[in-house]
Amino acid sequence: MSHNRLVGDVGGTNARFALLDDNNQPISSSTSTLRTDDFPSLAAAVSTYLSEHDIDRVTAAAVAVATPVVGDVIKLTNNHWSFSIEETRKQLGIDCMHVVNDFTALALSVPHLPASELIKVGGGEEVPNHAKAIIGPGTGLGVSGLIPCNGHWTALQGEGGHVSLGVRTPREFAVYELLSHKFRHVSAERFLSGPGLVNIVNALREIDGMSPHEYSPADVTEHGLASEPLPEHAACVEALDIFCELLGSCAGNLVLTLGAEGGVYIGGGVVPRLGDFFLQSGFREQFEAKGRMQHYLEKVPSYVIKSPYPALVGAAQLI
Ligand SMILES: Nc1ncnc2c1ncn2[C@@H]1O[C@H](COP(=O)(O)OP(=O)(O)OP(=O)(O)O)[C@@H](O)[C@H]1O
Repeated sequence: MSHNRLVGDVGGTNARFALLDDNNQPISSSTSTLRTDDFPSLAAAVSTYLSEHDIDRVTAAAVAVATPVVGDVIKLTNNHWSFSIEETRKQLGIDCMHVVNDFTALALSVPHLPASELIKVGGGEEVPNHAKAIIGPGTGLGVSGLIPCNGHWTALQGEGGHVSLGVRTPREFAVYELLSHKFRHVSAERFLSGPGLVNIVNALREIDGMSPHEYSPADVTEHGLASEPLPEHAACVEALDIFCELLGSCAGNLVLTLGAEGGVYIGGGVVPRLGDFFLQSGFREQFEAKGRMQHYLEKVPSYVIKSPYPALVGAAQLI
């Protein structure tokens, strides 16, 4: 078994690495998660990872990054890392190094994920060899699409988390209006991400005459998912409802835009943490609620990805 190819997934907070086996699968015992804050650069984190695994060097690497990939210089959106792909490749002595957007890698993983790692939400059946939509709230909102092309899949590389969002109810409009005073552009990500949950809660509290509260995204889910939520945390429950419904609406928009009759796949760190709440939420109803196109969306299946490291599986498709 050769252990000389590396895959990575660099997010806002964590960098995950693994080595590939001969079948191009990440070796689970080789998977490590390092905190980006603990390292000055990608090269430093990779060097530490390799020395911890007693590896001198790898010949090939594919790294997924939570930022647009344009040209040679990569600047991570939600942490301090900035690097030249070519300099990093030379520094680490790698023959061939690929860097892609993390949701492009996630999209490439979708055909390789076992059914046991997908949770179906609502009805619909996948039409084989049709486009698939990928969306996922994490530190930001990642979006991609997987397009069939001459017997292969092509993954889109876009910035769909920054599109505008369609709000629907009076409460959503009120939250949107408050956020529009704070942000120049109230993108989908301002609602549909971990920090987005906090934006929604604090806007709801302000609308209801309450002071802001120092919630983290994890606090919002903890209070919102409590079996008997306390009245002072009522905004957390409402924020989770709004979050799920807007995610449904946004996912429906993406499916309509891509013609994604192959289904929509929900990744990122937030939704899997909502558990059954998400399955019972208004996600699916708002996903389908597209007027004359409801019949089209009813047939499109939606899945939550619960794989531990799907972007590593996707990055592996590149080498
Ligand atoms: N229990 C939780 N409920 C809701 N959100 C959470 C919870 N725990 C963490 N989060 C939020 O999830 C987001 C991280 O998601 P994800 O793991 O997809 O991010 P990433 O940017 O890809 O990678 P990284 O893990 O490096 O941040 C952060 O905003 C974090 O605050």
